[in-house]
Amino acid sequence: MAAIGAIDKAKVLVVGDSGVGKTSLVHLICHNEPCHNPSATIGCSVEVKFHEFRAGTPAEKDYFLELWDIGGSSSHRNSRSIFYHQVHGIILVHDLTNRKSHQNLRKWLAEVLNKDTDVRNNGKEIDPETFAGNQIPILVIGSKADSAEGLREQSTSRSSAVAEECGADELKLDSMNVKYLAPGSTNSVKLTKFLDKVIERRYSSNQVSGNRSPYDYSEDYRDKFQ
Ligand SMILES: Nc1nc2c(ncn2[C@@H]2O[C@H](COP(=O)(O)OP(=O)(O)OP(=O)(O)O)[C@@H](O)[C@H]2O)c(=O)[nH]1
Repeated sequence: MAAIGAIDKAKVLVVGDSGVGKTSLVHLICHNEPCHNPSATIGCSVEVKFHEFRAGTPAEKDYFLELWDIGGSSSHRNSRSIFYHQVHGIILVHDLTNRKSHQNLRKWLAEVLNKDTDVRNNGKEIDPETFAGNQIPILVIGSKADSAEGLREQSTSRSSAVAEECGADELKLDSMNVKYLAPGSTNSVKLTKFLDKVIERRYSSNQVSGNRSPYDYSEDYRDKFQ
């Protein structure tokens, strides 16, 4: 593993309606354990995941992924745009037992993309289908698969409409159960692929010259990873 001072980072937003399970999901991804009794997120909470980009290939390199868990309460809609700058990937979270939370993902996407000029589609109106190409990486996650097991087959098997429109992969999981992100599982492979795309988006852009970020991030993470 590289020294902490040499590790670059990228930013991923995690958005979706209040209560769909964003905090629980971020905890599972970053700590590989369930989060018991999460409290409602006010504003934003940031967790960091260590990621091996293109693991097992000659291009392998270590990165930190910041997962920005945005509180879903509608009462904070006007103030949360401050979190939407310099975004390199988006995780859209819906609750598989709550169809409305899936429909609302389009609103979340529009809210995020309209606020971030870096990821905006040249000022045009947001259409998820325009993100199927070489745009900001998106991953759709359906939570509470455990509670959704008895529901319509479509909610637990097929990809959701928003995932298809964005050309995004979709995971379905129970954030209370580590087996849903077990190494080598389909979910884990999809997540790894998404995180690799986020790194590519961040470091293949013209924001950076050469292989290094212009910033030194060592101070950010020294306490957390010592
Ligand atoms: N059974 C089950 N419960 C879950 C799952 N994910 C989250 N929960 C529960 O759903 C509730 C809300 O979860 P949170 O992670 O706080 O949801 P959130 O999206 O971060 O909510 P806000 O902070 O209000 O935006 C909690 O009681 C969690 O324990 C899941 O996959 N399965």
